[in-house]
Amino acid sequence: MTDSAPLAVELRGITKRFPGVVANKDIELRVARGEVHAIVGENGAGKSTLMKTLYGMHRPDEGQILLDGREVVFKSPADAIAAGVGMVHQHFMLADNLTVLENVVLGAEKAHGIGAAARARIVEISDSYALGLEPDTLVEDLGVGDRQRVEIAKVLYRGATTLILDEPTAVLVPQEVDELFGNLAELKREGLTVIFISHKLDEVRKVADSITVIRRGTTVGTADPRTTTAKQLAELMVGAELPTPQTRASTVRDTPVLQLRGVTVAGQGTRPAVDGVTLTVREGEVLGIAGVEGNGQAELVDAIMGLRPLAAGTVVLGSDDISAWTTRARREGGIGFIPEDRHRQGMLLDAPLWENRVLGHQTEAPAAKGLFIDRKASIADTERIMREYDVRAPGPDTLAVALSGGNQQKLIVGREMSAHPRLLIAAHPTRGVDVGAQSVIWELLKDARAEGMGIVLVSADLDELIGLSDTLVVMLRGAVVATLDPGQVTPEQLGGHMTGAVTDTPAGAA
Ligand SMILES: Nc1ncnc2c1ncn2[C@@H]1O[C@H](COP(=O)(O)OP(=O)(O)OP(=O)(O)O)[C@@H](O)[C@H]1O
Repeated sequence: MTDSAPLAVELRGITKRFPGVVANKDIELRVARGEVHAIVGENGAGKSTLMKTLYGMHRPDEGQILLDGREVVFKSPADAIAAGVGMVHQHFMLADNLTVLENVVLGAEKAHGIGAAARARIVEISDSYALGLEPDTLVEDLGVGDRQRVEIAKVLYRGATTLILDEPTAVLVPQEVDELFGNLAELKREGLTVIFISHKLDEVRKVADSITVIRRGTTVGTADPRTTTAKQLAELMVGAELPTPQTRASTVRDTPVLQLRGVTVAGQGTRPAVDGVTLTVREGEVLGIAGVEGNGQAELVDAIMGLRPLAAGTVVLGSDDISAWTTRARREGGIGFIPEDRHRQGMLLDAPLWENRVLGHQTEAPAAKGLFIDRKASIADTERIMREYDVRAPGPDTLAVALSGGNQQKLIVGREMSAHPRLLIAAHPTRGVDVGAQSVIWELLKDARAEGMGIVLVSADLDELIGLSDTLVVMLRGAVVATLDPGQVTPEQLGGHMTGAVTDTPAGAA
């Protein structure tokens, strides 16, 4: 980075306050044109807030934003887009029933209309950045990696020269991560600037040209990915060592906690979403379920929790056939649930943390007091969870909406583990949490397993799946297509099974 060339993006002294929280304080960020710049920091450090400020979703209370050396003031994302700043959100915002072309053009018809010129521009974008997009493909027929490329194309179509990506690899399998990094290299080669948020420090080191570390709302420094180890980065972020999920001593007992027999769940079309799944989880066993998003894992979890009807098959908890039980009866029967979509299933965003603490657990300690909720005990226990799980928030009365994503997740994990279920359904338990909190959650899952809890772990983090599971199954198009020994399989092999590239079960499979 030379002093003479103006920086693509420079943030000077950015401060952003929310009621009771200073989310960003005096942030300094310097991003050179044509570089890939990573932003790392623990949960609640202020990364999303900073990116939302740069994208015009928040107005900073103090500080300046400079693009190419000139100060800008954004009143809305439209202003940011007009100035060449685009954002690819972690949750895609595409319409499934429309084509790639329609999705890209939607809302930007002014640029090149909706006809031949628009098509030509999309083809040109796809070719020059090697995105491999077909304008007429329906988005519903695309995999996760391609959908992400459509989102990137959307932003480029709107003229972005600086792209912000929010945890872009969280939903990708290793092969797709490599493809995305290839795309980023193309963007860079063409002189575009990429800023991305990530919790995966190995990836950050692999793909970033420079790194800014944020801690508790402020910049603590920049790091050179070529000379900084993942461990040093983690220490800059949280002052802790990088954890590993490795667990090998088996604690699996003979008693089954959960048995699925031929579980089938209807899908949207003719093909079932879950297709005759038969599985057993024993006490002290972690059963890992791998799969590319959208291959029936979510529906299988819903079926176990009674959130979706069975088209065929049975669900047995211990020795009870619970196929017809309500979700509440299943929870009271000893199933803990860490849902994938915490905003839809696990949390009331407009309620205080202590109410979220007792959500779904109203009939047990510490909440239950006759017919009423014991508010005092609930608040005290919320404080305990906040301490033990390092939930960073002003207090138990804080509304859940004011917490960063990772801190919301820690509260849910704390709540579910506190009920000591005999079976835990954990869907992406560490998604969005930083390395420090991740190691805490891994340790807690391992302890619970050692004490005999059966755990169904659905995760897109292959290291987590391989490291924590006693048995690994792969789901593809609703069916279990492979059963693997986590001690033998590499993330690459697992990724191959997940995409259907590998169909034979390798030697050493369970
Ligand atoms: N709309 C809001 N209202 C109140 N507080 C907020 C709001 N948005 C964020 N915060 C607070 O600002 C701080 C920074 O949150 P932010 O989401 O930027 O963190 P983050 O680094 O992106 O975290 P994560 O890795 O968990 O996503 C947190 O303390 C959070 O609770």
